[in-house]
Amino acid sequence: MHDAAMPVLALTTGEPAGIGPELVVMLAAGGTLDIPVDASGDAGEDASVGARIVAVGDPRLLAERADLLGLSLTIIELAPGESLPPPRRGQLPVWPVALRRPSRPGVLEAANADYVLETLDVAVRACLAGHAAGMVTAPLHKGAILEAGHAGFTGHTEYLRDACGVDEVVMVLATDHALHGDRPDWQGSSALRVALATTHLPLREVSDAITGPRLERLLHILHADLSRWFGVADPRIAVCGLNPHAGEEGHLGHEDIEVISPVLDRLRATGMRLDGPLPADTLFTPRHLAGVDAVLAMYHDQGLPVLKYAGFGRAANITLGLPLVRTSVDHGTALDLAGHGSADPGSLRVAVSLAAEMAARGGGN
Ligand SMILES: NC(=O)c1ccc[n+]([C@@H]2O[C@H](COP(=O)([O-])OP(=O)(O)OC[C@H]3O[C@@H](n4cnc5c(N)ncnc54)[C@H](O)[C@@H]3O)[C@@H](O)[C@H]2O)c1
Ligand SMILES: N[C@H](C(=O)O)[C@H](O)COP(=O)(O)O
Repeated sequence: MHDAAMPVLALTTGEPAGIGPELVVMLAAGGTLDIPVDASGDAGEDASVGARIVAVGDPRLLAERADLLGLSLTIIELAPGESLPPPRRGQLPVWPVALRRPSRPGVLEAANADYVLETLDVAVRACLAGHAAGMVTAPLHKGAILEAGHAGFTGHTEYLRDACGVDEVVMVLATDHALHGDRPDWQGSSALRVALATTHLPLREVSDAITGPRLERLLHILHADLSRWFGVADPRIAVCGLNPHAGEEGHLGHEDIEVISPVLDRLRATGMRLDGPLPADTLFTPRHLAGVDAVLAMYHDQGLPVLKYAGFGRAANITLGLPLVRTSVDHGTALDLAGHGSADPGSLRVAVSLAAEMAARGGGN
């Protein structure tokens, strides 16, 4: 693809004390990524992730982390809207946001919560103004943002929902579609996609949060956006029950019969292809996943352990329902690894590639 035709992606660098900044500089420097480079050092078509990347963060922080890892990196500071140089290995365009306090790897600093949120605001504004075709987010630390006084903060997903002024979004994690190519029993060669009916909620609040109207809205978003961003025509979605064995005919909980089933019946009558509610323990087996384009799990740790077992480090997180493309990594800030250069950049690469594909499909700039 010609450079100018590649979508611009704003890459927020996440919690400064975590592994986000170093993964971004690794990606830019090509340090540990298995990407072929041509003799000139230019990122050729095969070598690139199919996008022009602009980091959003503190240029000095990124330079420091590159130095720490012994990576050679030239940082080019630009303002959103300014034209980008052609992508070149070892160069990183940056839309600058200033750290509030110096940051050390592995050490959280509450004052930098506002820095992290500002990087998201800059990326959202750039996407909505057409300066970027999408945003990719390195991990932030939810606890650090809450500790800093941003009560109610639960993650990028909900923050971006509010920043974009939409009522409902759907968190989906998807494995890289190349991952299962050698496992024909998985789902052909397609990705495993797991959407969540509830996200960052204490377990005791989950049942009350799963209401018929909400499930219906989530399924409409999932259905429409699988087609819009992933090119899946007439998607088939498998829906997990909430309770063990999908409630065992009401003996192990009533939500499956009283809340989930009626929604699925109603939507099936409109033509949607929906399986379930199915017992979640056996849904994630090859027979039930065959031909399924996405699974809707009822809560975070019903769906994500399966996804992360199948593809941790080779998967990405996507927010559906936004007026922009947003992907993220499948892992957190890994404070234990920060500054060591040993963190796996695989998921960031998948997140960037997926955002580029989505932007190309969804007609972003
Ligand atoms: N996209 C995001 O912003 C995102 C995603 C998940 C978690 N988080 C946040 O991150 C913080 C820490 O969460 P956690 O400890 O539950 O999960 P974590 O993913 O940070 O760490 C869990 C384990 O995985 C390892 N790990 C994580 N990323 C790795 C990588 N790239 N390469 C190698 N090993 C890796 C860590 O060393 C640790 O052992 C929390 O605040 C959480 O909310 C953010
Ligand atoms: N639930 C996600 C995961 O486990 O990977 C993660 O916490 C990220 O959430 P946000 O994208 O909403 O920050």
